[in-house]
Amino acid sequence: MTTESALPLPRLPVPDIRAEVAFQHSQKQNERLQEYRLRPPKLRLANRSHSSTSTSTTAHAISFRGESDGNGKALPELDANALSGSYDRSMNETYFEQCFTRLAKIGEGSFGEVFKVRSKEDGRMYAIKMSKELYRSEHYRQERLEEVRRYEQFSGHANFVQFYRAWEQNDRLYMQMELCRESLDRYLVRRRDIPEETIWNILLDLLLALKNLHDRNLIHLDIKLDNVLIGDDDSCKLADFGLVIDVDRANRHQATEGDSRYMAPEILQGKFSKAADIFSLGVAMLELSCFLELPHNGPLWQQLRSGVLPHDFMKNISPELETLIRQMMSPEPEARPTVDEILSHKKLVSLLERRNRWRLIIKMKQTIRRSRKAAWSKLCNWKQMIFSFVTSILTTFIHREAVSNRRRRTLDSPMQQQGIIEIPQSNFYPAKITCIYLNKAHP
Ligand SMILES: Nc1ncnc2c1ncn2[C@@H]1O[C@H](COP(=O)(O)OP(=O)(O)OP(=O)(O)O)[C@@H](O)[C@H]1O
Ligand SMILES: [Mg+2]
Repeated sequence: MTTESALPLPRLPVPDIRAEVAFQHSQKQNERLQEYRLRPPKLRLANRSHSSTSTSTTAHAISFRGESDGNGKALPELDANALSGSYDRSMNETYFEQCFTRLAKIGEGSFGEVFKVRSKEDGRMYAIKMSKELYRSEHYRQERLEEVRRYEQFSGHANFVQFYRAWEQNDRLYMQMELCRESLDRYLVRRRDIPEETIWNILLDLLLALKNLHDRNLIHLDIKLDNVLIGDDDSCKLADFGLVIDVDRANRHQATEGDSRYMAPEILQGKFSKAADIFSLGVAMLELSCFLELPHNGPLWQQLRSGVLPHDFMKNISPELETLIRQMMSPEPEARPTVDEILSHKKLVSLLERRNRWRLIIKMKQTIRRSRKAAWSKLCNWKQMIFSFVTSILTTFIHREAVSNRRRRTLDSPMQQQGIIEIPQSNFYPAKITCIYLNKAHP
């Protein structure tokens, strides 16, 4: 739900207290295993200006790099030359279509569709997030561009998704990013029972990412398993900066609430703080540890925000992790630990120390894995090129053979009398090929 400074703060629907009391832990619904679950629609500002905005039909790059003021107001310089050299502006196809091969759709959220693509420029795989809706106002466009600013700001940190470039064309925003293996949500559905050691490691990754945000006075506001991606190096990366906002701006009623399943209770009163991210992270850890189907509203929703976490949920996790999750999910924001306090937990300190000790070896393993992937990708490109080359030579050869065989025969059929020759279908000619035979002997 989006608000503006002049408006009273709209509220989320009050959770439905008539819903069934039965807890749904331990069994996630089977539909979770199906393709993308429908996500709750984001509530949008009712009286937003609808003055249309129209970006060029030619693609142009978007970048905030090098911009000094960090207040998110100014729009970036649009650098028309920052896009790939293979882009031909005179063609009808978009930059996306010209420069990438779309391989599959790998995700969808409320704002964007994400595709797995191969770049025609370097042959490497990427993820491209394309905004679902056309820009309907300059305000909407600026909201989308804000995500580019954040991706650029945090790209390069091991626990954020690597960002390459963004551009807009035909009133849509495109973002080219590192291709991650899968989201944590999908990982949970696939694995179900995640070892506690892995959960601590995931928590550490997300705390390191969150520390980066919170140290800059920014809040994410949409922390959930869907927005955590697993990279090639097995580390967890925080993604989706669509709602990231400065704490002060958030409390001037400009923030947008995230998914209600992970939302801290005080958000309903319009209180946005770093502690809201801690609450959402606590819920995500609870979901991971208990394979719990999180409610969008209802009695369980209320209970999870009242400080009473049913013991049933926690029976398979260690008291250490249970205590930490309870603290992170305290109803009062002031009672929740900060990122730094959680990072000083002895379990996390020892994990971090262990990581630092093994850093060199982990780096080497990553480099080997990356170069192996790059080599394989190059090999695939070569294989594809050789295959296309051989096929085209064979096709030309067989075509010429067929034509010269026909030439040698007497022209006796009525079609041949007219100079038209039919080449029979063969394994090499999947479609019937009819070619005009220019018979010099025949006028
Ligand atoms: N770089 C990536 N690599 C692999 N998958 C990705 C990548 N980026 C996004 N995805 C997939 O696409 C989904 C949607 O992406 P994202 O969360 O950025 O979109 P959104 O429209 O902003 O979502 P939301 O509804 O959370 O606001 C993610 O949950 C994830 O599964
Ligand atoms: Mg998302």
